[in-house]
Amino acid sequence: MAVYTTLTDSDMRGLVADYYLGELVSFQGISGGVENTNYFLTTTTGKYVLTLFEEFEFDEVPYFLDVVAHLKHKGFNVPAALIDNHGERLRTVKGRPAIIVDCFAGGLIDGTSVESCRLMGKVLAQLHTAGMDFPEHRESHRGIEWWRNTSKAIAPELEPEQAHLLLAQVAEFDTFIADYDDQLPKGTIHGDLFYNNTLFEGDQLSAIIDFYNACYAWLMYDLAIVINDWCTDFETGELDMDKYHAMINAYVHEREPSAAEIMAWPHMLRIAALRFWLSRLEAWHGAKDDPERLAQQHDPMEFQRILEARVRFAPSLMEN
Ligand SMILES: Nc1ncnc2c1ncn2[C@@H]1O[C@H](COP(=O)(O)OP(=O)(O)O)[C@@H](O)[C@H]1O
Ligand SMILES: N[C@@H](CCOP(=O)(O)O)C(=O)O
Repeated sequence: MAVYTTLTDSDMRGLVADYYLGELVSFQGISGGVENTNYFLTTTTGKYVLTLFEEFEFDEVPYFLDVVAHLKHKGFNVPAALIDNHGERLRTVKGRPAIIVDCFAGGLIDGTSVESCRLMGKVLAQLHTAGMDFPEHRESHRGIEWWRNTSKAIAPELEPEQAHLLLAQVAEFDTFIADYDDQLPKGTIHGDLFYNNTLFEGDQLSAIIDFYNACYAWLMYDLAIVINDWCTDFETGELDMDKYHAMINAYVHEREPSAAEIMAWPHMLRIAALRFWLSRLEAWHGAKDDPERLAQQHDPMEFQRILEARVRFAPSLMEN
């Protein structure tokens, strides 16, 4: 389970006493998620989530808190950091940067449906539009340099045909950048809007969480990330075309893509698949000597299958 930093009862009581949250009643580590340590906290005033950032140092975190604050200001239900009784939203807990946010109603969905994909397509376009005037522009920490370096480091660990696929796709990506980079609209993107980063109450989206891959990047890349997770049959890697059409149609109804975005779309689907195949491979190899940590990791093969499927067939954006 993904609790990398353990807090005792007395640690937690001391922390809660520093917020206007009443008395601590109980707390519980959250097993979902692989990147950060998360705890549910119940206090006499309600339910909250404590996040300890395991991948970022203190100075890197304010950007993400600012993205969320901006989107909250625009009316989205997103987890803004609560202010402690020293006036701070970010603090250090057990050596890690940490925040407390409201715990949202609703729960994780078991899987997606045509209707949830339609809804997500619409909301994603609205998120992109709302992020256009966010003034801070941070490059992704899993962007171009990361995947060039990581693919080189990981390739020798793979089977020859996997290494070939990985390096060939990175090379294709380098050519793509040279041809398209300047032409594609960028904005503030979520960067990891998998369906396990949304909460639903019935068929209503109640919140979007986990903005810690947010960055300034191609908007279509974000849509491709979402499509690859929400609209894929994970056994085969193939797209579910009913979900795909529902999401794409809802997105383009809200935000019309440019000609360059339409041309670049098949590449986006492959680049988005490559990015998560590579991050899962990196996490997998980083954890391979620690069985407990290895068991928590997401399966890289899922995204290898998705990438292979998008190499075989990547549908166009507008022929719906
Ligand atoms: N604000 C919140 N409200 C309700 N549940 C939350 C909230 N934040 C996190 N969670 C729960 O914790 C899980 C892990 O959180 P997540 O941010 O995805 O972790 P990680 O940063 O490790 O990816 C989520 O899947 C969700 O069940
Ligand atoms: N969504 C990514 C990595 C982060 O996963 P999370 O469960 O911690 O949100 C993946 O599935 O590889």
